[in-house]
Amino acid sequence: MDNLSYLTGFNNEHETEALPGALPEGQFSPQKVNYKLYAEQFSSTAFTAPRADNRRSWTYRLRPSIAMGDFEKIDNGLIRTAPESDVHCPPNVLRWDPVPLPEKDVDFVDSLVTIATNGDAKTQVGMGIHCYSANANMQNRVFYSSDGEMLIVPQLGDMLITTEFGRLNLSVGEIAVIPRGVRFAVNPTDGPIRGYICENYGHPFVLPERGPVGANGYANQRDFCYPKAWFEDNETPHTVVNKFCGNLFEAKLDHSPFDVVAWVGNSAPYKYVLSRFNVMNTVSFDHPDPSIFTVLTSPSELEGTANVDFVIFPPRWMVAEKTFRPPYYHRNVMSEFMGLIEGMYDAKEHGFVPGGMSLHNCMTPHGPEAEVFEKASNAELSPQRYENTLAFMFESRYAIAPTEFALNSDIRQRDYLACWKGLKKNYDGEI
Ligand SMILES: O=C(O)Cc1cc(O)ccc1O
Ligand SMILES: [Fe+2]
Repeated sequence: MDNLSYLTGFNNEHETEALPGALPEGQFSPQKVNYKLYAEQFSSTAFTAPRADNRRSWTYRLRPSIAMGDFEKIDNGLIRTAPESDVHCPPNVLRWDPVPLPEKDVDFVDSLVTIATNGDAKTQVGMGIHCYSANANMQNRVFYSSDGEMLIVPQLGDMLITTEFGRLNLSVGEIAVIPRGVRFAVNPTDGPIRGYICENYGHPFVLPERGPVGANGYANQRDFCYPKAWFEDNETPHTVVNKFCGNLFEAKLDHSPFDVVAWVGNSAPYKYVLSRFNVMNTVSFDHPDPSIFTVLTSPSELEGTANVDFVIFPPRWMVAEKTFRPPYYHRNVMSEFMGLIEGMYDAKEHGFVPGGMSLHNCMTPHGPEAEVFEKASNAELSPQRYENTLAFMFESRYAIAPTEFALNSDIRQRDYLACWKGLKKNYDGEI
């Protein structure tokens, strides 16, 4: 149960103050701010971005963010950023076991390992796909990415995400999005944590259009939760770790950066409970494309062709008549990276396990494993509820390159292709 309360509404102009009267009335930047706070604007889109796209917030804080030391380069660990020139991008189907849980104390930042990247962070195109697997607090360390917005998809454990804008609890079955540049700390609250991150270098995530579906359905705006302002007046030394143009840098602060007493605006971290997704599907026949399960999309400049779509495969009724119900065999111009949050995925009954991952790149053939084909081709087609299942996909218009770690690590399943080996020719010349 989440013991924090939130502001609700995707992309609303939210306002929140931790002290009464901290938020200026009727203007953003008064000569003097109440409580002797500093006003600082935080812009996630260009000042001149069209009004409907524009994202910015005003923060009122104990000190401006520049009250800090210089950045110094630190080791990147296993974090990688596109474009990666040292590995080739193979068209093979690829699959991985979960990243193991740490044996000694490891915090969220130190645990980050990049599995794949695409596009180019410097031109704000594409994404990085990372896993985290941590068991320790970040202590007085905070992190931010200048390279992208961080979509966090937990697969194991509960965590508290403390951000400049306030705090979010996050559990399995929920997601959080931290805008590019927002400083945050992730601390496990009940045992180890593991999950996936899409570091979206491109346009911030938005809700997909609903088209003829109408004014309701899919992810509804009201279910997106933003933090209430929360601050600490803490003068112990802190370290800020910044991922910038693919490298990690750290800077010292002599205070906590979580010193925002009030904020107003539409750019802030948010969370969403995936079970709130109002699932649409066929009530007649055939298997619709998985775009019907899009929770969030980062558009590219080519209409309908995403920089990255975040798609889920949630529990749902399956009622299609005279239909091969699992995902169809296909080749897709878009590249598909999948993860499994819990349970089993209907195209793969073996080998794709919670915490695991698969990659089916641009035009790489894929579809149900041989056993699933046999079963589904002969199944009785009564209404069936898919329970205990929650897979997701990061789908992108740009080919997704696995990192050297992902290609050479022991967690790679080198025999993935074998799950299709049993697909035999059934054709016998008869109808
Ligand atoms: O490949 C996959 O498993 C993802 C997927 C699911 C689906 O229902 C239809 C197409 C598709 O790419
Ligand atoms: Fe697919």
